[in-house]
Amino acid sequence: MKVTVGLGSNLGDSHGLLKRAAEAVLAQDPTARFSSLYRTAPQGGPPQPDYLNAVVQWETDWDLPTLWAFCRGLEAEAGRVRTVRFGPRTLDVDILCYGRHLTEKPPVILPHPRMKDRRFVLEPLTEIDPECRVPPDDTPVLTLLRRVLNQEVQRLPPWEVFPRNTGRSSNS
Ligand SMILES: Nc1ncnc2c1ncn2[C@@H]1O[C@H](COP(=O)(O)OP(=O)(O)OP(=O)(O)O)[C@@H](O)[C@H]1O
Ligand SMILES: Nc1nc2c(c(=O)[nH]1)N=C(CO)CN2
Repeated sequence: MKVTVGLGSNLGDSHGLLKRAAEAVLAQDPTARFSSLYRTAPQGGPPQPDYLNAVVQWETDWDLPTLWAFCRGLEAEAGRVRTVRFGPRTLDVDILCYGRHLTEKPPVILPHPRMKDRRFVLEPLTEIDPECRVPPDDTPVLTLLRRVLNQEVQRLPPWEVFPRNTGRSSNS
């Protein structure tokens, strides 16, 4: 099953926290594909610092509860404390898609209910999987991205942790 996960951080050592999360994903699948890091303007919530965001895809045979527990574990390791909704956080790990699986049953809604409105998700996703179509109606990610180009994101230079594993060109 192909899984797509969004990573975000705007509290603490965001770069280091994302790097550690990325290493945990790579320990599961050394061929995991990572987008670049993006510096992104906060969407919603109280006034807060810019985020660093990225998207990663990998193949897994985990069931959804196991993937969910893994993602929650990454947040816990980063010392995530839940306070304000959409507020600043050390690490946010959102399951965006789990194959073409659809569910509205908590704790995981799939596809992620807000991914289609978020350039900080769609732009890195386009970078690693430009042919991606988002269920349930299979809208091309590029179509979704075109609708949110007013949101501010800035692609950063390749992460030094993944010199051979950043972006599409090194994985296609
Ligand atoms: N696909 C999903 N991935 C991650 N969390 C999800 C998903 N669908 C629903 N949730 C639920 O969202 C709840 C709130 O998560 P969290 O505190 O990370 O929200 P948030 O980061 O403020 O907002 P957002 O979910 O929009 O990124 C979680 O407890 C979880 O049950
Ligand atoms: N730019 C940006 N904005 C956000 C983000 C995020 O990861 N990046 N996450 C949020 C809640 O999940 C709310 N707003």
